[in-house]
Amino acid sequence: MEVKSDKILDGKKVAEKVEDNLESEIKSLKEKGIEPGLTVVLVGNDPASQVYVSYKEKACKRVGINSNIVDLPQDVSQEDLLAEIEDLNKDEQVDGILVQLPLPEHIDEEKVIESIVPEKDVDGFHPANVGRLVTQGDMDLAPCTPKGIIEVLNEYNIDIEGKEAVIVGRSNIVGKPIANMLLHNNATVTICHSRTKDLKAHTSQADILIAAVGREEFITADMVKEGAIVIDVGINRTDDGLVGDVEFEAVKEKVAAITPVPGGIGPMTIATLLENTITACEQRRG
Ligand SMILES: Nc1nc(=O)c2c([nH]1)NC[C@@H]1CN(c3ccc(C(=O)N[C@@H](CCC(=O)O)C(=O)O)cc3)C=[N+]21
Repeated sequence: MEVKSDKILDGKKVAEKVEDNLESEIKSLKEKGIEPGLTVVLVGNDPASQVYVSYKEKACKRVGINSNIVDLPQDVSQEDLLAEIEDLNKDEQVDGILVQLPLPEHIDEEKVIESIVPEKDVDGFHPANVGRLVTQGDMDLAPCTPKGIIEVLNEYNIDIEGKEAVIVGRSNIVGKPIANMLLHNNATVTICHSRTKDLKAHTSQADILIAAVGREEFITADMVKEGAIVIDVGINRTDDGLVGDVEFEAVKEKVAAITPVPGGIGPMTIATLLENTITACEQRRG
């Protein structure tokens, strides 16, 4: 049986709506003579990173954000990278600074993240922004991928309050921040990870299941509760193309709704980056 189209949570469509909604805000900034700007710092030439950065650049063009890419060689010193960020911190025209991750081994990622002034931290990775998310539920400069998940749930009127939310993965980029966002929205939250005993015992209880492990088709149908909401954050490149962390075809038969890969949370990550850039611009000089 063909899946009902509304079972598929169309992140691409929601992302387009987010972009449309930014239009008026960007217009009123421009009327005040303010040109919002995002600078992406790209170290080395990892092909996947280059692809993501090109998506970010195109999205900025679509909505009228000035985008700049600072390309640094793979062997750039930490000192030179920090000096570059310091220049961007001081640059009046730069509203958002995003350092594309992962960084080369010889660079201390935490130190780089902490060197960005929190006001321009459009990734929401700086401890000051992480802290505001955890203590206050502040979503202004919150990490893009989890913020995109919440926006998709809201767009489809999916209730979070009182639900059993289970997250598989505990990264700083997705697992930990989405746990805090769901908690702030009154879900009961469980975070599972590589040392979790009996993963299936947890995932099969989930009303909302977030898969953010980075392993292709790791979540199988037997691990998922009938009627659950499944959010697939995985972006795994295989010989068969892009696949998520969820065994999509089998799982979609069982659940109430699911995000596809591609076309799910990926595009939302870009859309919320644009939102964060406009928020940073408005808060600093709007
Ligand atoms: N500082 C930093 N911030 C990030 O936000 C960040 C990062 N580093 N490093 C890498 C990850 C990954 N990421 C994605 C962005 C867009 C898609 C995306 O648009 N995906 C589309 C298309 C995928 C494709 O065709 O390649 C989709 O899922 O439909 C995916 C993944 C941002 N990241």
